[in-house]
Amino acid sequence: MAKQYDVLFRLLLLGDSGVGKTCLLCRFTDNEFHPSHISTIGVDFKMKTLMIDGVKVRIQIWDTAGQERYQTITKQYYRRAQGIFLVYDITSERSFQHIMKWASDVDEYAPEKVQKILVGNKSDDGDKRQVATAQAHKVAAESYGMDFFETSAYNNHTSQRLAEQVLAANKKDLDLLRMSITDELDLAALEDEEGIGGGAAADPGRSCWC
Ligand SMILES: Nc1nc2c(ncn2[C@@H]2O[C@H](COP(=O)(O)OP(=O)(O)OP(=O)(O)O)[C@@H](O)[C@H]2O)c(=O)[nH]1
Repeated sequence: MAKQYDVLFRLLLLGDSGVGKTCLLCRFTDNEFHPSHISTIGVDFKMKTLMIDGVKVRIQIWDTAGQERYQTITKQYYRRAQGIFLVYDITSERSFQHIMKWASDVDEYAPEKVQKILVGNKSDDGDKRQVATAQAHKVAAESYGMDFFETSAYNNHTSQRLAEQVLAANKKDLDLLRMSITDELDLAALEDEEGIGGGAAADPGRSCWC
């Protein structure tokens, strides 16, 4: 049976209720947008598999409830993440101010080397903007040392951007994995030629940074 994936990335979406975490997830995995706000209860997740330079990358994204009352549950998911998207709504100054609290929770509960990315969602709604792009850029770089980008789950700029950020952040690990897969294939070919190993290609196995 074909291997389902070579590498698994576990990502987490955090941020206030209503900033658009579920919509970002639906856009990323199913290319859909839901105009209504149905608050997430606890946590939910979806997966997407991408083929990148010969590596089958499975991205598992966990969507967390922004509501305060679920935070005891959601914090339990921080420690298994390789990447965390801290999401605010560009039309809500309040959601941006709360990033400070989300970031401090991440520092407390997530692994030290987790990749953190600040995301300003609803960029399609520029008329109602309350958070300037330059301001968010500055705060991301100077206060949190995070990458930053603006996006819109509504107008479909999300998928590509999320994937690019994740892959860029994990490029070193991906490169290593790609090299090890190539090495193992080379070794299998050599074994074939030398009559060792009964002609079966080595199974490169499954790598997971969890
Ligand atoms: N204009 C616009 N509206 C958006 C965008 N993303 C989400 N919304 C709307 O914002 C509302 C909240 O979106 P959700 O994705 O449910 O928010 P959430 O962050 O998951 O909320 P909780 O589950 O309560 O934490 C919905 O009415 C969405 O349609 C966007 O990019 N642009």
